Amino acid sequence: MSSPYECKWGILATGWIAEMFSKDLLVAPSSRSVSDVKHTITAVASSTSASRASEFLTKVGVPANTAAAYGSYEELVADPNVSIIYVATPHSHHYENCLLALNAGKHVCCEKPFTINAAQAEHLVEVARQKKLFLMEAVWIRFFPLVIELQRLIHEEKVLGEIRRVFSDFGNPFKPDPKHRLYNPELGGGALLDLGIYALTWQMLTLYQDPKNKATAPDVKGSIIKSDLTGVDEFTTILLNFPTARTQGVATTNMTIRSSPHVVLIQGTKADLTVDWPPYRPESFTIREKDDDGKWTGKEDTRKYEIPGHGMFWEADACARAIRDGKSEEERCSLKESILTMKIMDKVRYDNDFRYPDHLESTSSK
Ligand SMILES: NC(=O)C1=CN([C@@H]2O[C@H](COP(=O)(O)OP(=O)(O)OC[C@H]3O[C@@H](n4cnc5c(N)ncnc54)[C@H](OP(=O)(O)O)[C@@H]3O)[C@@H](O)[C@H]2O)C=CC1
Ligand SMILES: O=C1OC[C@@H](O)[C@H](O)[C@H]1O
Repeated sequence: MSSPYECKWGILATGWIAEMFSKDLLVAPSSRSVSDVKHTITAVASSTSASRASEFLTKVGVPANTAAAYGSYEELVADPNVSIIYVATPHSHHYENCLLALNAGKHVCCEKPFTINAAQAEHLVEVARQKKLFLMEAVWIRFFPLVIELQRLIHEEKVLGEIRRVFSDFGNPFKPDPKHRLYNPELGGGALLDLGIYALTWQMLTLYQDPKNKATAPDVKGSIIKSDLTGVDEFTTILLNFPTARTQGVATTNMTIRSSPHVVLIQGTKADLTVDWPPYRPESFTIREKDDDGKWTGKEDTRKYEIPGHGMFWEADACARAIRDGKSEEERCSLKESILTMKIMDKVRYDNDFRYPDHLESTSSK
């Protein structure tokens, strides 16, 4: 048996998700039956200080003296020991940080949302293609075994019959605080970009990727209620009509109240499928059968999927394999779908007169 491909990660930022992701990189691949790739954290950078980067390495459990700790992102992307940069800064900084890494010749895996708007995402893709580098938005749920199996069941096995309608929601209460990244427009705050992107991803995974849809972009209408504290979107509802498949989706998000226990409802002619909370880290779903008259038969099938860690290693494995194989993108999390998702969010925001400060919406490389 050949030895596993080693993917060398540089972690850009030391906040909450950087910690979760880094801890997952250190989980033994064998615990998820993976043997073809492995992960090493070779460097981390904090824009605050090198000592914060150093403390981060200790906190996540990186073996002593195996990784460099930098006090600037510039030093991190210049490190020849790093192959791929994981960008874990607030939304406002993704575009700038990804450009920094790509321009230094590094592959990139960037936290969701990819950027502030679609124009920035398109620019990143252009730069990555020019430089022949791998680039991916870290939409981690796309790589969950639960999601892969759910898609096989509904799109290949067609256990729901014809899919007609999908409701998806991600709501979670956050204390209104103008400085918090969810409320602060300067950090790309608001429910849509942070939480709503999951509700939209479920629409992409189910209705957009339904073979009957033939990859047709949906017609989109949205409605927003803005925070009276900072003006970011506090509630957003998106209606998606898929004209080719003649199906309809409703994606909702808000940052004042938690979703109901069923966060996704996929309605088909033969059965419905509900995914249980949380929409960003799903562990179970239930299929409820209908008879030929569309009435419930009472037959239910619940499937549970254990996650041996936080669950971010599956996307990391996909990045490693793509880099090993010389690919510029990962098909389960394609750049085309990331750009389309950003375009949908742009339309909803701009139609509702919600723009971030000009310097955040800009595509000029800083
Ligand atoms: N996939 C998932 O499940 C999740 C994804 N996310 C995504 O990850 C990103 C980061 O979120 P999260 O980790 O919760 O955020 P945190 O606020 O916990 O961390 C962000 C980090 O970014 C760095 N940073 C650089 N510039 C700034 C700035 N001006 N203000 C604040 N921080 C800055 C800081 O690290 P340093 O000082 O070291 O440079 C900071 O610790 C977001 O894009 C979010 O959408 C978040 C949570 C879950
Ligand atoms: O990606 C995320 O998922 C979990 C949420 O609580 C968090 O705010 C968001 O960034």
